[in-house]
Amino acid sequence: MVRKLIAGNWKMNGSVSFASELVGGLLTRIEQEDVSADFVVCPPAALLGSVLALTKNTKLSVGGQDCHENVSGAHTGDTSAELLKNVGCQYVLTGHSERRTDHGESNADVRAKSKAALNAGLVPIICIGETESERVSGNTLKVIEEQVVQSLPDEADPNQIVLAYEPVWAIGTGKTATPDDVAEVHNFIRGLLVSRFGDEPAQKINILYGGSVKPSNAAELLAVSNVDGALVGGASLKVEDFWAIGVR
Ligand SMILES: O=C(CO)COP(=O)(O)O
Repeated sequence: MVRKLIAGNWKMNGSVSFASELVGGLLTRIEQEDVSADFVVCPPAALLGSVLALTKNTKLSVGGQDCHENVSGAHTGDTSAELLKNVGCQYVLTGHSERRTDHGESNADVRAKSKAALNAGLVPIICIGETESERVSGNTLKVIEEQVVQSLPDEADPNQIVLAYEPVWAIGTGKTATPDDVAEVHNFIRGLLVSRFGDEPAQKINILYGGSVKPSNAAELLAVSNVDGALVGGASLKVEDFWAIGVR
């Protein structure tokens, strides 16, 4: 079993003062407790500088929320994986369902971005998950298989990738998948990874669950087999809640 990873996706939230308060609160706790999970925060791009300055030489890691597939160039408004690495990030989210929806990102785009992340020395947290209609029509595992097969780049190294299963209908809705549903999909994803990388390497890959994770349901979800952490949205914006999800 791998060490659990608790990632906070701030999405388009926060400010300089918010970042300083939240990160300050997390650092105080990380320094005082013997923590059995790794924590990472993914602030919006404009706050990366502030957060990276606060987390320098600490145990709190930082990730971007997206990266461009190219190293540099004429791509106004985008950020390359190389630059994220250069400023001090260790992770980057790729293929979050909000990027897939808001920016029309396909599995091929996610694959290219994840490849760029790996080339830059970042760990891509590759997000996958079915929509409500895909679940209702019984296509969950088919969609997950397509996303895993098509979003993972050929150069994916099992020591350097994280997967995050986020059912789209559970994001920001307060609805969570049942432990049985989560177990079914996480076991299925592990099976796909075993076929691709072999048993031992595949066991090293953290598979996170995301979608309305909060302190009241975290223990149950994190106890499910093959759930190696959480990708947290709303509850990652409150120090006590984010901390309580990862530390028990
Ligand atoms: O999208 C998510 C994390 O990436 C989940 O968001 P919520 O925890 O707010 O449902």
